[in-house]
Amino acid sequence: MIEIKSVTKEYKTKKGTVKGVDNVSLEIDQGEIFGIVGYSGAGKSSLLRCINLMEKPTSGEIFVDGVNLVKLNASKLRKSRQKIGMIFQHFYLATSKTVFDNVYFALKAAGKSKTESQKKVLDLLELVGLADKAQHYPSQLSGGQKQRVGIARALANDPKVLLCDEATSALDPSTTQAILKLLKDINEKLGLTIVLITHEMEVVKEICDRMAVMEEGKVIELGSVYQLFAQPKENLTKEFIDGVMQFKLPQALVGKCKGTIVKIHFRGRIAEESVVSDVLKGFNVRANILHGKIEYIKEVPLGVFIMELKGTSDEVERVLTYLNDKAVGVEVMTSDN
Ligand SMILES: Nc1ncnc2c1ncn2[C@@H]1O[C@H](COP(=O)(O)OP(=O)(O)OP(=O)(O)O)[C@@H](O)[C@H]1O
Repeated sequence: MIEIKSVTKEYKTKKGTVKGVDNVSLEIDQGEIFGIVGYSGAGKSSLLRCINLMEKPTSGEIFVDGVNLVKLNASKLRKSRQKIGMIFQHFYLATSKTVFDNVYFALKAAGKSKTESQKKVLDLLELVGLADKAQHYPSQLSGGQKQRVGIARALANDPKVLLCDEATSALDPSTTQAILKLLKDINEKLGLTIVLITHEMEVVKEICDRMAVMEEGKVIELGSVYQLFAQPKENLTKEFIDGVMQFKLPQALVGKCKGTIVKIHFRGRIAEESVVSDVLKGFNVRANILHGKIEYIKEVPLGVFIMELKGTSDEVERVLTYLNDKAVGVEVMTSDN
């Protein structure tokens, strides 16, 4: 649905040229929810805005639904942009217009007839759960309700793609959950492709199918959310994952341990098996569990246990072989053996 081909976006500043996006290539499938994460300044917004040409790439190509947007003239681009809705962290609603008119305006701007548009607005407000707020003004709404108006407005012209620019960052955790659920419902009901940028890994963990991690304008890691949570390769990805999964041990505790500390990742159904108790029962080692957690990513379990193993080096080695045979990720954190 979206193909980003060797896109670079440079900004000319007084201090010189800044590369917001540095030679990024990505493909995002139809119906996918795709997350882009990274710290502030990584280039997430620049890349997202290149997708609908709010930012024109300095070089590279952007295909949306088979059309190369970079090559279009202004009027064709305006038409193609109707396929791409966008929502923002700060909603950008017209404060002097009612909820109804905020959504109606998007249809009017696209040249739709009055009767058709009025019915469409009511349908959209129903879809986002705001049918009873049509005549309210934005100032009378909560943050979550304002974002629902933003979503209704973004869907006005039946887009195929929805771009979400930190759409839940200004919301409290329970409102965030409600908005994410709405986005997921819309994705399923309408088959909409959703691209979201966020610095909150919770958001990615909750609804994304795949994710990309950005640093200094480049995509440094890309994969399914489960894959990246289970086996992150890059340090930055690990940092983001550890932040949300809290798999870290306090350094003081690590210093006190005399045995071999191993971090074991259980993937899929293996998390439900009795691997840990097998280690405790079947080997001549003492295993001290320091940390353990099972998270569910799209209902698939992902478990992490951190254990200190005490025993002869041969026996510890046998345990590590056993764990590796069980197809779990095993990482030796320290070893005194
Ligand atoms: N209009 C602009 N003019 C000059 N530099 C810009 C402009 N927009 C972005 N940049 C620079 O491009 C780089 C990437 O910025 P961008 O906003 O895309 O990152 P981000 O990951 O979205 O960060 P944030 O979450 O803080 O918005 C940064 O160095 C930023 O300063």
